[in-house]
Amino acid sequence: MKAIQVGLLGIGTVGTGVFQVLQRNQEEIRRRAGVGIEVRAVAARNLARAQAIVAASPVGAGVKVTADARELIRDPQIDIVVELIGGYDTARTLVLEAIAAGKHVVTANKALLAVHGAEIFAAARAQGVIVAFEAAVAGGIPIIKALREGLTANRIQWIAGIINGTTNFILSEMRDKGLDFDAVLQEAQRLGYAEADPTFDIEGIDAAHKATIMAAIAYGIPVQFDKAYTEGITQLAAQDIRYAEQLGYRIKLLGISKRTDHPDASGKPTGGIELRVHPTLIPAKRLIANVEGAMNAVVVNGDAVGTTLYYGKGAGAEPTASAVVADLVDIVRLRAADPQHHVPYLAFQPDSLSNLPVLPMSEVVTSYYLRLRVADQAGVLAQVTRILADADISIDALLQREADEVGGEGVQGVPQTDLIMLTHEAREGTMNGVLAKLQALPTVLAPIVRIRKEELA
Ligand SMILES: NC(=O)C1=CN([C@@H]2O[C@H](COP(=O)(O)OP(=O)(O)OC[C@H]3O[C@@H](n4cnc5c(N)ncnc54)[C@H](O)[C@@H]3O)[C@@H](O)[C@H]2O)C=CC1
Ligand SMILES: N[C@@H](CC=O)C(=O)O
Ligand code: NA
Repeated sequence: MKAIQVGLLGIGTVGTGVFQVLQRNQEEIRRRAGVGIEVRAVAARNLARAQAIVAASPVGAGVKVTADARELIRDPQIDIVVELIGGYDTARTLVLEAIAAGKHVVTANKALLAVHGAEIFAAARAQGVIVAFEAAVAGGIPIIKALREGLTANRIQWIAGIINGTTNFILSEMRDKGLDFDAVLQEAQRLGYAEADPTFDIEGIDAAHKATIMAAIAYGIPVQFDKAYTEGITQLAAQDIRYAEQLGYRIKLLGISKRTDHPDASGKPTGGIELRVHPTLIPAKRLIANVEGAMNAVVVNGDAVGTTLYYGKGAGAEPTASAVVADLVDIVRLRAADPQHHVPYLAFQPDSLSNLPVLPMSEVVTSYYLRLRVADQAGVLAQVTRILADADISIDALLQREADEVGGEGVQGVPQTDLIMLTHEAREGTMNGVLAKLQALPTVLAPIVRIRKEELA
């Protein structure tokens, strides 16, 4: 049977990995897919670099390298277009054009799907082609397959994941080697983990793209990145990582989504989905707390299966290529099937999506780590605990670190101490009000640090 012909849009980190894996494992892949899968053409911005990669391959001789992505989309011999250029706009245009040309599409581009997913999936359905995106979430970990197929019997309750390798790498290196933030970020860029714009990684945007896609699949809601709460790791202080450890917790950047039914401020049940990315304290004894370096891990809780954990490499050339090539094989196996029998993009049939709202952050219910730099004088602790008690927020654990441990006398020449607290659960809106009151106390000498905490039990 004639080999399936693939066109690669972009041959950077992931594109190069795809090219290498397809070439190295071609015989295994042919035996699994029932037919060979060959790269016919590559579209690149840097032609010389692309030609060098292609020329270095034993099967590179027949591969066309072009600067014109549309040449590849128009090529009637190409069955599947693989989009690996990244970004929102050009990628959207090219993917929609490829779909309109009747090509199946594989993409690793979570930004594209988190923002334009609804449009792209609708276009693909109308054309009867497949858009596959396993690489877009947690790279090589088959989490899309697990959520969409393996867990399909379950009502998913919550998902929590370390889904950005760059930030997990930064947090691990900073903690273990005491390295500086910028130096570790540069190393993550050198290793090919970081996005073209690394602020997407460190500000939590990349993790929010992935959490948005997983939430859509898990709860059968449309992809709605604009509703995700996003907070990165740039404000995280080494001191808080240390205090968290002393309390038995690790701090990880988590992408969290959760079905919830807590009452709002007026006592009415909220009935919605929490969707948020932020640094999070998690108990050090949890497996996910021990996921280090650029590794990813996703915990999924379903009502029937209980808690499940998926672990592996979420970034890098070949781990990501592993997912892209798996999607190619899936498409080859499914392409002859009636499109009605394809696995729905978001696991639920398109006419069965739910309108369960993504809740505003003020309605999220979680517990908290708070650090207050206060004047070291009698009565301060009582003032602080009274404000918390008035809002019905109870304290779960309390640490005090004396002035010599936090740098002696502060800028205002007042002896200072750090009060570190873990609270029980509270509404974020309530906590915001409490923090405003605490911050206004003359005895609170610096901006209060608030980090959310999850038990993940
Ligand atoms: N690097 C990683 O570990 C992972 C990346 N991804 C996603 O995979 C995609 C690709 O990422 P990387 O390979 O890391 O990026 P990259 O920046 O290494 O490669 C992108 C390549 O596309 C080329 N390009 C840009 N515009 C083009 C155009 N109009 N026509 C042809 N080529 C064009 C660039 O010159 C570059 O060589 C992104 O969507 C990224 O978010 C997903 C999972 C992991
Ligand atoms: N920049 C991303 C790459 C994979 O999606 C990361 O660091 O995880
Ligand atoms: Na994946």
